Amino acid sequence: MDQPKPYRELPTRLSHGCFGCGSENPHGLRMIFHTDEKSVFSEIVIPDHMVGWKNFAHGGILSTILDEIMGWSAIYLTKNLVLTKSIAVDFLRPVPVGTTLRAEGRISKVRSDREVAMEGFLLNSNGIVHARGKGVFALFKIDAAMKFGIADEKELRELERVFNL
Ligand SMILES: CCCCC/C=C\C/C=C\C/C=C\C/C=C\CCCC(=O)SCCNC(=O)CCNC(=O)[C@H](O)C(C)(C)COP(=O)(O)OP(=O)(O)OC[C@H]1O[C@@H](n2cnc3c(N)ncnc32)[C@H](O)[C@@H]1OP(=O)(O)O
Repeated sequence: MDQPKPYRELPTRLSHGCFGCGSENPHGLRMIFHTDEKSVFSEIVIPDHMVGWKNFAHGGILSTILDEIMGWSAIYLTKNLVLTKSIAVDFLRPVPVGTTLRAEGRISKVRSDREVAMEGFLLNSNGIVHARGKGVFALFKIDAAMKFGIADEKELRELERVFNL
């Protein structure tokens, strides 16, 4: 008999144009996320058109992936909406385009009810870390997010519902 999977997909397939995770952005990364409740992770193949010069992925794309995985990890694990305040990335090994990678994000430290420090990793299929990131994310309750006007009320209510924010 099949064992139940010890992880589940995050309900992030909402229709929007985010470069990192939007299903409506044909030029984006279209990342899909899973969680084991302690971390959030995503399998991704960087397409050829996101190459740096040739063969290897552009560092800006790697930074985007780390921002995205840390951002969704922060949303899911802290139950807040987020804006990235800062990120720092260490590029440890070149990342070939067209290979399967795993991005992982987790909480480093909840600094207050308005700020969390996160860390993110980009690994190859053998578990070798090719890039790692640290990020600080501002945390927003729904009402505060509404005031900032980044998403409309309908979208924010949808996020509130699917993520139990
Ligand atoms: C805003 C809510 C976010 C809504 C997001 C909605 C949908 C998104 C859903 C999902 C996101 C998807 C994926 C996540 C994955 C990937 C991450 C990618 C994310 C990004 O790619 S994101 C783009 C890059 N990143 C930015 O674009 C940030 C630009 N940077 C700023 O926008 C500011 O730097 C800020 C706001 C961080 C700090 O601003 P600051 O330093 O000026 O703050 P300060 O303390 O001076 O406060 C001034 C007034 O803001 C209020 N305030 C401040 N912080 C608050 C908090 N946490 N909660 C409630 N209220 C807050 C105070 O109460 C005061 O209000 P008042 O004036 O009324 O007193």
